[in-house]
Amino acid sequence: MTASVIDGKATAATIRQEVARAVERLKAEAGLTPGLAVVLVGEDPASSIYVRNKNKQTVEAGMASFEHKLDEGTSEADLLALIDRLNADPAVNGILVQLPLPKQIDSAKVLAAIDPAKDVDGFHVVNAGRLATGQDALVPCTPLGCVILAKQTLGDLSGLEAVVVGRSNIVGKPVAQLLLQENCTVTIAHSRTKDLAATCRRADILIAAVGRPEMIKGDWVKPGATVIDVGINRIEGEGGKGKIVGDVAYDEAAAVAGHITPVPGGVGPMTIACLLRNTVTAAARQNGLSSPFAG
Ligand SMILES: Nc1nc2c(c(=O)[nH]1)N[C@@H](CN(C=O)c1ccc(C(=O)N[C@@H](CCC(=O)O)C(=O)O)cc1)CN2
Ligand SMILES: [Mg+2]
Repeated sequence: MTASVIDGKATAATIRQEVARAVERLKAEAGLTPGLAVVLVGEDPASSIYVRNKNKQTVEAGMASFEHKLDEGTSEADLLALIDRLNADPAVNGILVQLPLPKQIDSAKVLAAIDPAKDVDGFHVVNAGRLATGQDALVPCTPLGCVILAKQTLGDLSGLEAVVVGRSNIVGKPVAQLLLQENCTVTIAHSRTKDLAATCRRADILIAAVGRPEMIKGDWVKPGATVIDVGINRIEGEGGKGKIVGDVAYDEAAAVAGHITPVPGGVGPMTIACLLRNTVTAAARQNGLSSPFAG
């Protein structure tokens, strides 16, 4: 069997078009232009590219983009003061602090300072709690992207066995909550799971979010399964050139799976598309309207 490739780049482009149409309607019907503030501390090269892409795609979707670039040595107090100002600014509907932050700053403290109504990353404990209890929440972007791709590929997910490898607060746990909402039987596996290979082999939907290059092997995949790879690992390729690989050994897994996301071009592009979606949802809800997006 050779898996069919799930094209996250194409789906992300479709979502961005839906976002642009929703923005047009909000402008015409409610006189509202959603605004996103993105905060970058330091000059990490990958983070700088992600922030540049976020700003570009925000503007392309017809929204207002506010970019805040702070020095690597910025104090926690100064960052918290900026967040206070953004919380109070009515032109800002969404606030995102790019992670990782430099070591002098406590990320948990910073994420807790963001107004949950503007928390378009969905990392605030209020949004995590709302997601876990089935209330309207702002849902973390990468997990949302994974589940959109799974539903697009498989249709109704009800009753399927989903195995999530990785238990982080920003991917593993929220993606498990979303799959549970879709009526999957969900297992969260991690470094202490006794027989990880056998656990993965049970999965109709296998989500890899461990951050270890090519850790999940082809013989860990059930024939015909849908494999969604969240990993973005930079490794040395042939001739000393850098390349990006996922958490799944792609060629081996693609020989067994029914459907698989590539890296790059799978889950990655969905992250920013879902961020734009969340910004529109946040703007609508802050103005007493419901989210224009289904699901
Ligand atoms: N505050 C946040 N920080 C971080 C998040 C996040 O969701 N919120 N996620 C990642 C980085 N990230 C967005 O911020 C992100 C990662 C990857 C991609 C993407 O499009 N990846 C491409 C490959 C890009 C490349 O060549 O490097 C792909 O997979 O095709 C977009 C956004 C950590 N920080
Ligand atoms: Mg992410």
